[in-house]
Amino acid sequence: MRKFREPKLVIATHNRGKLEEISALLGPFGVELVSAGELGLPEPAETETTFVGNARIKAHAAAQASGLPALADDSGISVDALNGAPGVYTADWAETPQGRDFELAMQRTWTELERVDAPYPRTAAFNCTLVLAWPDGHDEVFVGRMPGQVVWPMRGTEGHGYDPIFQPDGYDLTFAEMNRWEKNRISHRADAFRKLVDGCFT
Ligand SMILES: O=c1nc[nH]c2c1ncn2[C@H]1C[C@H](O)[C@@H](COP(=O)(O)OP(=O)(O)OP(=O)(O)O)O1
Ligand SMILES: [Mg+2]
Repeated sequence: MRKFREPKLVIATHNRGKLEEISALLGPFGVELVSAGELGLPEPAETETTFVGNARIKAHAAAQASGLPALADDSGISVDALNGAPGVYTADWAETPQGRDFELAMQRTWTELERVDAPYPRTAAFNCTLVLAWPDGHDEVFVGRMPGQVVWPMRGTEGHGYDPIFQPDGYDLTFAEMNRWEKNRISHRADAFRKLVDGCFT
């Protein structure tokens, strides 16, 4: 596995919630982070049907455009009773002509669970796939996961995306009811970052 030795890393995301979590997770490693947004990089179309496929698109696009190593995160929630939906399409479920609306996306998730009369607990998992890509085309892939259940109504105001309806296994709180340190200790993203740090930063 290739080690990360460069002083600067592009975070290839346009999602502010993810960027805050990633900045905290990589804080201890003394690498200067710059986001795709700050560099004015375009948001590439996520045309693949897998998390790793879309993470590769985002990481390689940013590495090529910037000439710097780049880290992308493709993530989503997979609900068992919905055969893994929304999964890779988690962000798409929030799309409206006015921009992303995650209340609508969470409402849809619950409505579809009601429609199939899903048994309780309504199990699900958050997935996070990280791709670290270098400008020469090399990449490394790390996968993280947090199992839990979808709950209703929404609870909590922290975090981002679907956090108000996801209660991780072993907790009575949703991700949106946890403080950011607690979420960053146990989340799918934290799980993937532990593997990234073990593989490339130590
Ligand atoms: O910890 C999380 N807590 C709640 N929701 C989350 C989380 N992690 C991902 N999610 C949801 C929302 C996000 O919109 C979608 C991923 O879609 P995904 O394409 O990977 O990210 P994105 O389009 O928001 O930003 P970008 O592609 O620029 O990194 O899954
Ligand atoms: Mg995206």
